[in-house]
Amino acid sequence: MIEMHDVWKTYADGTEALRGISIKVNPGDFVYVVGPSGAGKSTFMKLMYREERPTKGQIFVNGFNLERLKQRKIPYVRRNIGVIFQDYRLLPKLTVFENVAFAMEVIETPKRTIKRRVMEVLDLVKLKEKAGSLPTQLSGGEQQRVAIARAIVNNPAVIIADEPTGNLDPETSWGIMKLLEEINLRGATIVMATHNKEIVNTMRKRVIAIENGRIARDEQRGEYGYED
Ligand SMILES: Nc1ncnc2c1ncn2[C@@H]1O[C@H](COP(=O)(O)OP(=O)(O)OP(=O)(O)O)[C@@H](O)[C@H]1O
Repeated sequence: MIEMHDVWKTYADGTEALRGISIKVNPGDFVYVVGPSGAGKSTFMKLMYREERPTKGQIFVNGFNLERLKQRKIPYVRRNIGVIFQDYRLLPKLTVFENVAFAMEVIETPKRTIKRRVMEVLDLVKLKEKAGSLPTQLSGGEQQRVAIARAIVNNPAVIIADEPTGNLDPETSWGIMKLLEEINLRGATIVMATHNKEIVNTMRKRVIAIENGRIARDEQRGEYGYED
């Protein structure tokens, strides 16, 4: 569950990125966040995983009020949110296995559990045979699948994906979408910012459009609605 109540974000230089956002995303929802460049989509996403803090307003994720969070609860909240970026952000010197295992090591999961679970998610993203490869030895689509494996390995209730197909060709992008759909069907809530018109118009999920820092549309089975 994600809720925002009248959330505002003004950056240090005075840019008003968000101007009064209120939304509710229910468990198991799949939501596309669309809007023109600079509209505030990434800022909206960053607030949900606490990369940025709001200037005003309240944000609840998985029942936690992010603004009232005790320092020691932050790792617990982060563990329950998987984040996927346009540029993958894998650790270049670690193998595929190690990149995914890392997310479990930081929360001190026993070694044997890590091995079993990492191979399980690598199987899900169809990369078991690449477990020993380095990120540079993989294609863009494969790297994004590793990033997805890393995002889901701790079984988070919420997945935040900021333009996950932004660097990928159409066919590879569809592979990534199928995977995210499968993860959603297994119960995860997914919020995905995208400029991919074809994907949004084909999948027909909830669409939240942000323009000028405000919610311009919020439709079930919505459309992309822009020409780019
Ligand atoms: N750290 C920052 N400091 C100052 N201004 C920022 C910062 N990050 C973003 N902005 C500004 O806030 C506004 C919203 O940016 P944001 O990245 O959220 O937009 P976006 O909708 O994700 O854009 P895009 O589709 O191009 O990725 C823009 O005017 C941007 O220049």
